[in-house]
Amino acid sequence: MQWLFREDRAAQSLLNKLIRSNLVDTTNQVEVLQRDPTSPLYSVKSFEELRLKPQLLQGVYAMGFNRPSKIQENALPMMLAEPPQNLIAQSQSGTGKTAAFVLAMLSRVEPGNKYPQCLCLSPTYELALQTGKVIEQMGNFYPELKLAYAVRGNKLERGQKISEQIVIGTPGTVLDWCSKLKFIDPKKIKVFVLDEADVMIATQGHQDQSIRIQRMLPRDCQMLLFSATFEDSVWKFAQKVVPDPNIIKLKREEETLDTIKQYYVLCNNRDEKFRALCNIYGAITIAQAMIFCHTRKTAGWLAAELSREGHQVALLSGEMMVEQRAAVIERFREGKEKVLVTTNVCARGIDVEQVSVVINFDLPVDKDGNPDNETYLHRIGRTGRFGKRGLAINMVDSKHSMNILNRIQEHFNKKINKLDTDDLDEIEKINN
Ligand SMILES: Nc1ncnc2c1ncn2[C@@H]1O[C@H](COP(=O)(O)OP(=O)(O)OP(=O)(O)O)[C@@H](O)[C@H]1O
Repeated sequence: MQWLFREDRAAQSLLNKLIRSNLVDTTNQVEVLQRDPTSPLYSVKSFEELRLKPQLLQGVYAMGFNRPSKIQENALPMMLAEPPQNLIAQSQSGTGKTAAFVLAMLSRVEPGNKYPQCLCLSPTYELALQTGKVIEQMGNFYPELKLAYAVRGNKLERGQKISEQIVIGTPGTVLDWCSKLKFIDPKKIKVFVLDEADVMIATQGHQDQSIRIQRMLPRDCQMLLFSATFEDSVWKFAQKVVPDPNIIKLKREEETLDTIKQYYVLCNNRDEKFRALCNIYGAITIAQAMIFCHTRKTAGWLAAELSREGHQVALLSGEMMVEQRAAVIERFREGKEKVLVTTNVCARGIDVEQVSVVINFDLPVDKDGNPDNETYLHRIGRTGRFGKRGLAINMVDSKHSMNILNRIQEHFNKKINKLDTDDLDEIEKINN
């Protein structure tokens, strides 16, 4: 993950939000570490148990939420407890973190007080807008509650004071609004949320700005930090900005290669790889496939060649705007195209359940040219989801890439069989 550029992390996160239509369901257990281990630990199975204000409960149901997600079950009672408690929570993207802290902010606000009481930091302008949308939706039946966006371009007159009760923004602008411009009185903030902490610290300057903002807040302000991942650096940052925290972790669903048939095809060059790919397509019925290339250039070339052969191809490429990428993925999901050609950077973390075949047109390597096992698992692990059998085909075109493949086999202790794409009978067999 480290080699991803920081813009990619923010873009990836936004992309996931734009294309996500449901909660990511997980069967994994939640790990809870309480600040005070003697206090009773409780979780809720329904939103009613939380005794939310009726307007909020209405908002929650209007969004189609029937019951709390796994992370919400544990996080919500902690966040809503009296006196307020601090929380550091980690769970994979799509598990309901945003909805959880939005509910916490909305519950704590006193709408009669016309000044900012909740402050939420997002790593980018776009992510701030996305979270803002959730606040607006959930607060839909709470008309007296207002939201301000502290993001670039949102210019206020000097000397002005903000009357909105919730402020969401990026660290730079929020810092200016709290200190230099004094639009916000940080001493009146009751809830401070740091969203997407992992993306935040990957962005230059954000970490320091967040810490400076946090220092201006009152001691009894409730601090909440959320992250999809918990590398050491995130963890260190989290501890710096959230004193005496409760901690909740939800492990990612383990991906496995057990239900996936893996093959490799030996070729001499790019054109041969393309021919082999066409042979595979000629021999087996593929519902939908994702094809990964190492560079944008190869991805573009391959998409054009496949279209020329009559395939309906979608191309997901790095130079596209995030919204364009989301549109491409949406179309692919709907089955409008059967093949999605992409580079890794674009497609990391994107789930398309109906993909039955993954083709590594180029094997995944890190920036030093070593096998990127994590990405390999991520790419093809998806095909075997939900007990369905999947098929992964790796294209090998040099001694070097054979070496990479061998190291991948060793890493997973799994044999990847050779496939002869000139032998159509053999290809047919792999699909059964
Ligand atoms: N209790 C719930 N019941 C049904 N759907 C929910 C529930 N909570 C959240 N969702 C929906 O699930 C999706 C993912 O939720 P959310 O955006 O809160 O996840 P997240 O963990 O914050 O993801 P990210 O890490 O990307 O911010 C959203 O479409 C949201 O509306």
